[in-house]
Amino acid sequence: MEVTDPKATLSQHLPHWELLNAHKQAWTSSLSELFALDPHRAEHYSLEVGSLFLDYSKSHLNETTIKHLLALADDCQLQQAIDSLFTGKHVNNTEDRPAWHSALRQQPDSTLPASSVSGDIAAAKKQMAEFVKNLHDGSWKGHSGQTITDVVNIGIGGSDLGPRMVCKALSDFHLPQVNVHFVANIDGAEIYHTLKQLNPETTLFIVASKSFSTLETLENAKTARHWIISNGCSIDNLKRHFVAISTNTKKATEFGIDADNIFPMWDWVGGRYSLWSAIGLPIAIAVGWQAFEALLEGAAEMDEHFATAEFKHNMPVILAFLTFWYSQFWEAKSQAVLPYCHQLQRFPDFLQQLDMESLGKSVNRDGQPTHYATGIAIWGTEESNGQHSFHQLFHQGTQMIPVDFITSLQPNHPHTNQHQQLLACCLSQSQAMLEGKTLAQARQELLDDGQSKADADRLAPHKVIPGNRPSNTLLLDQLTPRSLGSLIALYEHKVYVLSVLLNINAFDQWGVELGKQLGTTIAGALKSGQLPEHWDSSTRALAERILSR
Ligand SMILES: O=P(O)(O)OC[C@H]1O[C@](O)(CO)[C@@H](O)[C@@H]1O
Repeated sequence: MEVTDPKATLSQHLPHWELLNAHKQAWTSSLSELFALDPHRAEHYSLEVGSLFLDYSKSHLNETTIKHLLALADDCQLQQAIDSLFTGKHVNNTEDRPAWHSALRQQPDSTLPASSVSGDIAAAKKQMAEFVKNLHDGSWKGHSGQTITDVVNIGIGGSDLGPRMVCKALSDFHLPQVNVHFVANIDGAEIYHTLKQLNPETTLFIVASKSFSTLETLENAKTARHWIISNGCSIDNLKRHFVAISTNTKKATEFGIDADNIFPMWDWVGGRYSLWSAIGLPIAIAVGWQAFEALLEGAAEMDEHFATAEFKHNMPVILAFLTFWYSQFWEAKSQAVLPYCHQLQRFPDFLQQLDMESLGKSVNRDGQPTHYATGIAIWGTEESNGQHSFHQLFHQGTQMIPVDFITSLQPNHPHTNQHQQLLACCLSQSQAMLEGKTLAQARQELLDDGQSKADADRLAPHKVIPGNRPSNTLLLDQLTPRSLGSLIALYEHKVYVLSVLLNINAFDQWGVELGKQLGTTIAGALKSGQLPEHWDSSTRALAERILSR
């Protein structure tokens, strides 16, 4: 009797998967061989969109690979899925709503269909722009009549990572009027050290929470409120120091935020896709309204490209193809994203939520357990720091870790010599990953260094670098609000394409709920001192130790 496997396989979803699988099984060429075969390989496998240039030639692919990947895109009706995203269809099927972050940045001259939410967006932007103006011209005063000098964004996850990353990335564009700070962690140390440097009479808090029910944000907001009140502000005047961004106006007003001080959010914007909405308020405060608009324009440029370019020349699609190819067929379990750009130091953190919260799923869109790998780990740090830390694993470790190198051609600082060195570092790493070093080369190097033959033979194997490790290089003309907008949208869309190929919902995150539920129970137990009998012995023993301190 035939037994039906209740688990979803990728070949059910993607009939051409078997062809790609066979292609991989037959694959023999190293990256160096691919370059030797085609002197124009770099030209053939690179793309340009606005101020972003992608070189993906240092990857194990040829025209057949692309052909099979394009067939998979047809198998899963990728173009229809992209159209659904841009037209506000309920692509978030488990929560039955659109994921319409693209509408937030749609430009008047857009060729994409106008969204039905454009009126709400325009009203919210007007409210934001006015608030930013009042802060910048000093007309928004604290309770003692002083102008606001510091704004603290209290939020976590999508209500923190995006704005925090962008504010850091655009620090060369900051306006002098108001300093922006971020507090996310439930650990009181973060708010303690932030408030220590601030004056309660000149500080304003943004409580950023789509749900207005996130533990960390509410606890930090309570601490902030206590700090303001205990420094002489009356309850009536709290409105001079608190605004909120939320879909949950009821909870925000119950917390004590003045109704006029609540900026809207909508359920059709996912937290990790929300920096384009009022969640981006700290960005607009830091860099000004014009620069915030430029960020949106850059993202809109990538939206247009993603929605209209044929897949073979579509940057988000190509990036997704490569991650799919390496994670499904080359057993890559993680991907490193390495900004050779100090200002982009928070980009990997931002990307972790964007990618891993979206793709960390084990059931397909229909709720069937997936029989295949879905999201992989995303990690990285600002470079060149990582070169003196974890790059050893890229070069001589046993795992294949595809890398995205990101850098900008023009620096935003005057130290051009150092910038040249930074670019050299970036190129040298991808070249080392590609070429490696053979045993014969290693041995010769040792002999040239004056080692004896015996020592050269003994040491050479330790110096061998296998090479043949893939990487992409993304060049920005310069890190500006506009190019940053394009870069972020590029990765947002890459994640979406991956979710379509993998047949999973990129826009829910039920997995984080369990920890939140258990956290509430454990907090209650620690408060009451009553530990439930049914707890596992580890959690119980740890809780007992906490209680006995
Ligand atoms: O904006 P909120 O509702 O406080 O949520 C913060 C974050 O919490 C999460 O739900 C997961 O912890 C994220 O998806 C979200 O960005």
